[in-house]
Amino acid sequence: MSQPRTDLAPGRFPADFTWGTATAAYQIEGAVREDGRGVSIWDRFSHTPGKTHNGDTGDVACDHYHRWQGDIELMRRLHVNAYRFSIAWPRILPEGWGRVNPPGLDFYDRLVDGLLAAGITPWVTLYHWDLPQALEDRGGWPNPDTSKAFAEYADVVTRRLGDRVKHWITLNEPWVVAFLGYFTGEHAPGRKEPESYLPVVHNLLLAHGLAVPVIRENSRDSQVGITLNLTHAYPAGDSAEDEAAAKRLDGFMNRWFLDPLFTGGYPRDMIDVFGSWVPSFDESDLGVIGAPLDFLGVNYYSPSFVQHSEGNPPLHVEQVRVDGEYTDMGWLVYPQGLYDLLTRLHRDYSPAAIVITENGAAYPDEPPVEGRVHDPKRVEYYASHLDAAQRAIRDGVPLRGYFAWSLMDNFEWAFGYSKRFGLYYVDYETLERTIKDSGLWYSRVVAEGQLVP
Ligand SMILES: OC[C@H]1NNC[C@@H](O)[C@@H]1O
Ligand SMILES: [Ca+2]
Repeated sequence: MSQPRTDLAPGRFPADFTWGTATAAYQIEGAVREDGRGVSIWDRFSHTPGKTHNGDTGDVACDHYHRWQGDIELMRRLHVNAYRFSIAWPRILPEGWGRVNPPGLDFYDRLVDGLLAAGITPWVTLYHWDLPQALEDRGGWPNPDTSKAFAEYADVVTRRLGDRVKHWITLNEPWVVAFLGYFTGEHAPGRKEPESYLPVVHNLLLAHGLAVPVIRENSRDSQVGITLNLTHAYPAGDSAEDEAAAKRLDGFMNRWFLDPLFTGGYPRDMIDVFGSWVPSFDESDLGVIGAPLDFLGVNYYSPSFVQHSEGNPPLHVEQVRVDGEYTDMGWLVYPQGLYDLLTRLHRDYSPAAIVITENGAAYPDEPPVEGRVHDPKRVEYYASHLDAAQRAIRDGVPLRGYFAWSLMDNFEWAFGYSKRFGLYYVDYETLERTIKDSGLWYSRVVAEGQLVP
């Protein structure tokens, strides 16, 4: 069990803490038709009129595919010792399975070697939403064959990179993939099929579980985990109804994923809430899904304040907008939510380790003036959330690392390029990267291993 770190002075992090920054393939790479890359559901979706802000697509994005060496220099300037990125499944298996595309593997091979040469540890996310369109055409995530195809993809990638990459994240945010992709249709593939939501969740978790042993076989002595977007649900009022509503939202957003991954099955109370939506599946699936993990990746941005609702079946909850600071995404700035989430995870699920695989904020940054981008609100967001993380470590949470989202401004999905999360500002005309004040600040925190003014 992890012990309280009362030896740590306020604001100071453990000497062996992983300090990183994070990105994802479709959001930064561009070069969508280069070197044999296949089509992904995000290529199809972003090119569908009306789906993304301004009709923005990832066709060019930050052109990281051609600028990756310079981007490694940006990371070195931040002094980070780790970098979390995702591999584009369609670069590796253009049809989703079967035929391997060697130039796709070669790109990531060179990137990994470049990172290692720079003293930066690669953390690889296998799935960050860019499903090959060919698999979507065969049913997509509602089709359990997709889970098997994912394990095949994991095998191809880890056979090639598993000797040098020792930190693997199977999926990024399965809740977002399933709920926005197949329930609301806000994300690719843009399907509005409520009855598909829980089967998609199940097949994503199954994909994860099938991939874990494959990764361990091909990448000996590696750390394997999954990244979940998690919130902390607070009752908006002190009524029993609001308490129960917060518990249902917690079940919907958090426990429906954490329980099968860490406790062997879906949460009973939510099975009753979801009723006929719960798919039938082989009990043996739960043993696959519950494969032991070395860490839990947590993406935290904001908490939820929840009240009971007579409407909105079957959850009967609604989120309440409380007073406070909000980011450009309309997300409440509430660092105590990170502390409460981390301590809850440690108490209720006791993962071997926790890694914050994403935390950060979007603000409407102005273009650089004399090479500077002043983003005091983003500095404040990072400072307050890192302070919350440090307090959690002091209180015994086995938090081993932190990845700032994001290295640079990039394609923010349906918001296109209208939301800027980067520690570096990207001019989308010239693709020039300019470090923001938050990047300068973060580089000092990382170099000193403690919060700085
Ligand atoms: O919305 C900010 C980030 N959230 N998690 C997944 C990432 O792909 C997003 O850019
Ligand atoms: Ca092998």
